[in-house]
Amino acid sequence: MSDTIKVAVIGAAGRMGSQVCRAVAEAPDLELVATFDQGDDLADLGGADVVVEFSVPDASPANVAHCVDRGVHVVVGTTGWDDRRLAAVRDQLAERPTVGVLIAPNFAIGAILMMRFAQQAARFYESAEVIELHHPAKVDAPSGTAARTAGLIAAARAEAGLGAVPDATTQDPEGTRGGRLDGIPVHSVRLRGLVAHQEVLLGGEGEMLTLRHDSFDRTSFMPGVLAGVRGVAAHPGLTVGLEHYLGLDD
Ligand SMILES: NC(=O)C1=CN([C@@H]2O[C@H](COP(=O)(O)OP(=O)(O)OC[C@H]3O[C@@H](n4cnc5c(N)ncnc54)[C@H](O)[C@@H]3O)[C@@H](O)[C@H]2O)C=CC1
Ligand SMILES: O=C(O)C1=N[C@H](C(=O)O)C[C@H](O)C1
Repeated sequence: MSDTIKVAVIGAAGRMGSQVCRAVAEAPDLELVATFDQGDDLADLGGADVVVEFSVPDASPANVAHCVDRGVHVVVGTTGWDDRRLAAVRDQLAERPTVGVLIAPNFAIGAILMMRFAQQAARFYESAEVIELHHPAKVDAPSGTAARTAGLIAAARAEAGLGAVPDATTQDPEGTRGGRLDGIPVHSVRLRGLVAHQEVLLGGEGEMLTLRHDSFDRTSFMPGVLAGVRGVAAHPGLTVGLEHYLGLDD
């Protein structure tokens, strides 16, 4: 790879993709060489060294597979990556050991820290619930960030020997108690005026700790995306979560 990193963007016409195109074009060490959206032939990816992928959950795995197949590193922000989909990427990367794929549920530094703080605090509290709040054009619920947060909290609780969260509810015909991810109640709000927000509520005897993060603008994700683009070649294999590029490993 030369000093300038050649970048292509998939999902370039979307809210995130268009913002990424601007951020890449403005970065002196990056060159935007190609943009793709639904229906475009990805072909040789415009000769990119790194592809940034922000599309839709149903399309993202095939787009990523196309990049890996051609030996191109990928930075993925699209949600919907369950264990089965992640395993398929790992299998494909076993045949391409020099290629890096970063899949990050959230690129905003504050959201990454919120998830880490929730993971650290979870073992001290009997109760835990996650409330994610987003713009009404979001197609998936719960958010990828909420799913990851719930998974981290659940793992920390299990390690600490905590049982199920206390909840006496026996009647909830309308599902107003929200969904449960790994046993953690998760509530999704869709509201005009919002961008991306999350609260983690941790409750104990006589106290509550609230962790809250707000993305007021999609520019909040750009430093993280660019850090991913600059770092992905040095992290071969599959990495889930930008924290592993930021010295925030366990
Ligand atoms: N990791 C993070 O920090 C963030 C992740 N996201 C996630 O990124 C994804 C995109 O979000 P938005 O930009 O708000 O959505 P959007 O709906 O504005 O953009 C998605 C774009 O993907 C395109 N697309 C659909 N199918 C495609 C295909 N097969 N190939 C290429 N492009 C295709 C659409 O035409 C559209 O332009 C969502 O999964 C969202 O949850 C959003 C914000 C931050
Ligand atoms: O769709 C969005 O907007 C966002 N999606 C990601 C998610 O589902 O967690 C990240 C952020 O919350 C914005």
